[in-house]
Amino acid sequence: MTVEAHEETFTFQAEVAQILDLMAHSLYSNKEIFLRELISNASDAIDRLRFERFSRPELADDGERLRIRVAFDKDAGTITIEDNGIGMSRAEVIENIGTIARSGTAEFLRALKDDKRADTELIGQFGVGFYSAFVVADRVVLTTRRAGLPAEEGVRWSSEGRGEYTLETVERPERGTTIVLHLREGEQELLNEHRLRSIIQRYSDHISLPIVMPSEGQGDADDPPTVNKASALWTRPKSELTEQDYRDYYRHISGDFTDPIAHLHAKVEGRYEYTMLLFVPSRAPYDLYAQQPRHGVRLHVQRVFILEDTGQLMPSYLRFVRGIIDSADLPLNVSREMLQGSRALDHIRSSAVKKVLRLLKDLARKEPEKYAEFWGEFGAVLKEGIAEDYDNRAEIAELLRFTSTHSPTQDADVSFRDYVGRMKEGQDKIYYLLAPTLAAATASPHLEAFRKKGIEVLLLGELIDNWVVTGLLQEFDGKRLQSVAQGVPDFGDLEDEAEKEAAEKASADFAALLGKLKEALDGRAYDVRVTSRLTTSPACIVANEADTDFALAQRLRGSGLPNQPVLEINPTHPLVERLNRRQDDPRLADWAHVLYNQAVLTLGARIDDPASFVTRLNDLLVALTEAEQTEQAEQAERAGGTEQAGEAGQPGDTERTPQSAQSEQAGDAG
Ligand SMILES: Nc1ncnc2c1ncn2[C@@H]1O[C@H](COP(=O)(O)OP(=O)(O)OP(=O)(O)O)[C@@H](O)[C@H]1O
Repeated sequence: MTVEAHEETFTFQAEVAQILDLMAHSLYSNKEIFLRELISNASDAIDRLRFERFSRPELADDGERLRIRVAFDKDAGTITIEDNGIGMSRAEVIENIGTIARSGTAEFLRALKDDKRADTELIGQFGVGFYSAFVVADRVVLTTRRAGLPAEEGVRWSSEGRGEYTLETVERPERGTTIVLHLREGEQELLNEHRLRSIIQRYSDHISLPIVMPSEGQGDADDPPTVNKASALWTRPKSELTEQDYRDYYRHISGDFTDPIAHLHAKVEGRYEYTMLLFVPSRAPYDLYAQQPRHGVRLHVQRVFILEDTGQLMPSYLRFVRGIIDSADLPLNVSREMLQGSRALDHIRSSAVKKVLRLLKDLARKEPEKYAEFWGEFGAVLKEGIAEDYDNRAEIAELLRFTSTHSPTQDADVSFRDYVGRMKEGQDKIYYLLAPTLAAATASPHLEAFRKKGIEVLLLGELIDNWVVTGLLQEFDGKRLQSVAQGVPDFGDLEDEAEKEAAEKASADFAALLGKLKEALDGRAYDVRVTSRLTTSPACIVANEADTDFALAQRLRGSGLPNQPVLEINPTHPLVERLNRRQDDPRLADWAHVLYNQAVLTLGARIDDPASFVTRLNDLLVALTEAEQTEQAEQAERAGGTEQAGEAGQPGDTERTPQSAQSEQAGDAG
């Protein structure tokens, strides 16, 4: 029976057309990867058929050997890739191959733009593999029929890779998909048995299904020979596998063209039997922070692909791990729903997580440079584990890296373990500073006294760091984590008697000023107090002890301040000393606001009324200038001669520091 050809022409969506154009004109390196991509799709299609068979008896095994077939025809100038997998319906062809740009399309185009190499290597990562056919072909014809549909519902898709494609209903007795590539002028060298065989072996050896290829001129009369190894890589003994085998397999499942940074291959026997082959990539995928990032571990049952992970196999904080887990204990017809609460799966997942954490720990110990690379890509994601994975919190904490006041660069290279190992004698806390950015943390006045005393402080500049601190319940290895921007600084045994006495005396000496400043700030500051944490800055803001630092950092990203901001002033700073001497200064309120607002700014926070801050600051500067002019005039008058007046015209005497000179002049400004 023939079917009525029902041919329609469709236009590609703009982004798809753009990709096709790029494929045809710009991508030159490694052209042969088109075969890897099409074979990979064929292999996925057969996996999906096997999986659907469990739930759809009408698709039951008909005894036909599942395989991928590659053939070429020198005279016609074509290469054919065929599979007897799940196939596609008309609607699926429209959705998958053409009209609608798939989710990775836009990212692919962006990546190509960023990556000047315009590399075919990028194709696999973005789910646009099919289009790579147009790197070597100027016409592609795909004929397919979905398993379970009648023969007359076959579909033929055909395109020259320009703006449009045609779709036609055809009769196709066998299920599955056939793709015929009409090679471009100049690509004829691919029409060679030896060449195709070596491409398949190079890129697709690990495909667990047989890839068959008839010898030249032989057709399919005889059973065509299998070109690849055709056994699931993870079932083979480790001793037989080379690093290259693992790398190729990683590329196959991840689409990533860079080599993985580490992998683990383990066969576990005992109460449950399973094999895992897991990889840690060296580069973050484009969707690592997407709303629904891909999880990269596939579940197999007795070597049959069952499903892609949506969080059952790897927790979210390890979503960058790629690989497969093959269980011998789950039923072949297992569904996503059945996996929830499956004891076997719980066991496998927990063991896989522990193994990955151990792999990372070993990497950190044995290859710190590689670990630093890993940390740069995935550190922020791994930190999520502190909040997400209660059971493994201690192990994850060991893997974290931070920048600290002891770090020579801005690189995060300090672990909690390093920190604890070099704590000063008498130090019993791990000090940290949360700030909106690393730059804000590095320059923060809160660090001044710690720097002076040589006490290391961890600088936490990422949003997720709030969770790390609270998730660790303020403790690592029995040492309390203490924010340097909260409460009264407690240096414990690191403060000597003289310092303690000085602090007490300052509190008493400044008591009256503190009250006045607080009043002038009119409720803006929850409290005003004297501090010993500052050495060079006049003031800073900290969160009250009862407030949480977590809230502080969160708010820093919004409008800015903790709920209970405390203004702390440095009693040894010339400006503060002068204010204490001249508490009757009519501009005391201006000084209070300027001190407060500059402290707000150093937090990286916003000030409520920037215009009034600037006015107050300028008023003080003007007063200061006027006072300086008056002083110069008076000096000139006193000296009474041109010569002396000239000398007096040079401000500041040589023994005064610029800062003290400024403060004295400021003093006169009042
Ligand atoms: N041989 C095939 N049989 C059945 N469906 C196919 C076949 N080839 C492609 N498809 C369908 O077309 C879709 C698009 O394929 P394409 O290679 O562009 O991306 P992908 O395979 O989804 O992503 P990736 O390349 O990252 O695996 C596939 O997801 C699949 O649904």
